[in-house]
Amino acid sequence: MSNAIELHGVEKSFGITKVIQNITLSIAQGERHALIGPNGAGKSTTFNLISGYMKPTSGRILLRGEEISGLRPFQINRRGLSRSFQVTNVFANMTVWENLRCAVLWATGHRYSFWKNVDNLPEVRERTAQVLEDIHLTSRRDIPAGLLTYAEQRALEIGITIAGGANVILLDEPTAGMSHAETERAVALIRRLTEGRTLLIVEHDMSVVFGLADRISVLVYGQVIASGTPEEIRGNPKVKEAYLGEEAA
Ligand SMILES: Nc1ncnc2c1ncn2[C@@H]1O[C@H](COP(=O)(O)OP(=O)(O)OP(=O)(O)O)[C@@H](O)[C@H]1O
Repeated sequence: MSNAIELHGVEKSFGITKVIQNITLSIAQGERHALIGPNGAGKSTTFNLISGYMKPTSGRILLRGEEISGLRPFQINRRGLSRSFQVTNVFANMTVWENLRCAVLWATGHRYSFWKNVDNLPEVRERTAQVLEDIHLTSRRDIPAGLLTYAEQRALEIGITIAGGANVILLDEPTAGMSHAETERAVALIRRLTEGRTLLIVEHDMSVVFGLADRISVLVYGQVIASGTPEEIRGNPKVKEAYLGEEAA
């Protein structure tokens, strides 16, 4: 079975600054993989490269064995990869239901038929209701997304990300700005919703990373300095020196 994601010698430069330097990385299907590292290490850039929002300067990116480097985001999405963004990205004036339905419509190829009464499409209605239930927002379905609590908005965003049934999910700092209790609930939600899928997550909260990830890669100055199980990463002297310090000891 091919890996879910593979990066081979990927580099990205902005002008003369090389922010991603020769990254080679494999993420197995069904794995929950965390990408960690200090601010400015290149984590979001790596997400942008994998999801097609940026093109690599050199190197190859494969999604389940097929080369995707240079494809546009919607083409990569069509091949089964969906991502969330660091900044909350929901439509504030649309209801929770409409936000999810929009994501389902897009994923089911109905995006050019907005003149139809989309609520009459049973597969769209059922899938939207299912995702709504999965993210525990059924009781909030008819309120504008902008009126949800911050944690609920992030849950909605995860719902939008998984709505199309993608197999490979990228989440960029999904618990940023949450309280401890909200973070715990978000981790449980992410664990449940990514069951049987591949997850790549960028996250600064080490309790989230070590509680969720099967494997972790550490990015420093645009280079992967270590990749391994949580135990291996925790015990890696290079990682401790460059990033985790005594936090993980
Ligand atoms: N479009 C761009 N043009 C020029 N430089 C950029 C661009 N995007 C990112 N960079 C630079 O690339 C480097 C890596 O940024 P990136 O946002 O990927 O880091 P990060 O690890 O996600 O950081 P954080 O944890 O703070 O989100 C930084 O030095 C940043 O300033």
